[in-house]
Formats: sequence, C-alpha cells, structure tokens
Amino acid sequence: MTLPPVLTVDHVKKVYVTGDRSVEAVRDLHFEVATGELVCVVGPSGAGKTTLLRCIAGLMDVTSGEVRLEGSAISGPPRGMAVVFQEYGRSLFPWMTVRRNVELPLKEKKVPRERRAALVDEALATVGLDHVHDAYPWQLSGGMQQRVAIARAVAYEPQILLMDEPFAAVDAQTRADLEDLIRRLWSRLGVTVLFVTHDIDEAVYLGERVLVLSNSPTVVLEDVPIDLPADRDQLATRALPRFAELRAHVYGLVQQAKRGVRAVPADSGAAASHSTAHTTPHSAHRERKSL
Ligand SMILES: Nc1ncnc2c1ncn2[C@@H]1O[C@H](COP(=O)(O)OP(=O)(O)OP(=O)(O)O)[C@@H](O)[C@H]1O
Repeated sequence: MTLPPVLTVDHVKKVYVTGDRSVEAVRDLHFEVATGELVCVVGPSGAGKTTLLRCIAGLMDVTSGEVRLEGSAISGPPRGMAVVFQEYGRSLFPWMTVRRNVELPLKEKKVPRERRAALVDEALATVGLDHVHDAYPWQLSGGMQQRVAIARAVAYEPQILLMDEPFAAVDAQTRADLEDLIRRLWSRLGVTVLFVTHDIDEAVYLGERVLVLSNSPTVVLEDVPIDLPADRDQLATRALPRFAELRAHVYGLVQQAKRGVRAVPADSGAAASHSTAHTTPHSAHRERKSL
C-alpha cells in the first residue's frame, strides 16, 4: 500500500518583485514527499533552495502553484512543521536558558505544563544535551547550539522537519555526528524530513532520495533514489562502491545544472541503472533500528 504524500509541492513558481525589478527564482517545482521519507535537496548556488524551503514553511507566498501539507494548502506557517536554519546563533534567544528555548514553541502551541516538561527532557536527552538545561546558548559550542535548535524542533513533534543547510557552520567532525543524529532521530521518530544542503556527499549519505535542482529559474533536474542500506555508517557506507556511484551521479547532475541543463534523459545515469538492494522509504522504515 502506498502512503499518501505528507507534502506536495504542486507546480510552484516564485517571482520576487522589488519596485519595477522582478527575479524569477523558481519556475516550476513539482514533487511529493511521502510520510516518513528523508529527502535531500541539492543544486547550484542561487538555484532557489532557500526560496523553496521558505515557500514550504509558509514564510513567503508562492507566485503560482500550491504547497499542500496532508492535502491542505499552506497559506502561513503551519502548525505541523518545524524548521532548523543554518544560523543557530540567530535562531536561539541568548537571554533564555537552553530549557526555555526548547520549551518556547510548546508554550505557543499551548501544550500543558507537565507534558511540556516531559517533551523538553526527552528532546534534550535525545540530542545528548541533558546536562545543559540551565546553560545559556552563548555558553555552548556551535555544535551544541545546533543540537539545541534540533531538540527544539523535535520537541515540537512536527509532522515534517525542514532543514536549511543546518550543518554548514560547524566543523567536519561535529557535522558527521549531527548527520548521524538526524538519521537516528528520523529512524526513531518516523518524522518526515526535507533537508537542503550544498554538500553532495552529505545528501547521498543522509537521504532516501536526492532532488537535484537546476539553476534559476528552477525546476527539478532529477529525483535520484538512494538505494543504500538503511543502516548507515560514516566509514562503511561512504566506502561502498554504490555510494561512490551515487555521489558521482549527483555530482555530474549538479555540474550539468551549473551549465544550464534543465532536463536529463530518463535513462541517463547510474541511479536509474541499479535496481538491486533498492530500499524504498517503507521498506527502509521496516529495517530501521531504535536509538
Ligand atoms: N528577497 C529577494 N529578492 C529578490 N531576489 C531574491 C531574493 N531572495 C533570493 N532572490 C534570488 O532568487 C534566486 C534564488 O535564491 P535562493 O537564496 O533561494 O537560492 P539558494 O539555492 O538557496 O542559494 P545558495 O545555495 O547560494 O544559498 C537567486 O537568484 C537570488 O538572487
């Protein structure tokens, strides 16, 4: 049985208009994300990745087309979404403790006090920060602050978690740890994740699918299924020949996108030619392990 899409991006177009100038950032983006999928989005700089995420998050109106969450059109920030941005320093309130930062959206959602406390405790424990409840964000490292931002998103119990370059500002080791944290959270909570990144290796390592965008005005150049085993490991997964094939395929697509290619033949790449060990989102769910 196929699950209905939790998210539908239905022929979305976005034109920025400033005075008498207009920029067509997104021309015609169309894709669906099924419940429980982890989908990564890559594309050249300026392809419209942030624009797309802001439209999905209801932070900006689309020019035409529609974004639907569980079949209902989005016309403002929907309750069922949480967003983690790159600038953790700006997304946390420096005058509030870690605990208060994580709790704030739950207060706004009118979650009762006891339930709030339980959700905050669990989220901070899940990201490995149960020892810093009373610290202030500025007392923590960059990687820890980004964990707080992730805990805040997770405590909110979103149907869909949007992430915009969330690890771009942390060091390589922390980045690898946070990637594994996202895989574990996704696996344990069954949350749907849409993850925007510049990093092709990261997209292939994390995703069950990678959407490669053309350059602006943007369309989906290719929707690449990532048929790697669901249980991922920074060393073993990245050493797989299939990982190298997929990385090369996505890299090639991004290079084409930079040159202005806007459509690729359906049977052109490694991704399409490999069918063994394919892990669908639903079979992946069955294989996932607990934290
Ligand atoms: N507020 C705005 N007003 C006018 N044009 C904008 C605005 N924001 C973005 N753009 C334009 O829209 C296009 C897409 O920008 P966007 O920031 O969404 O791309 P991106 O893929 O996220 O870029 P990057 O990877 O460099 O972060 C670019 O041409 C950009 O100049």
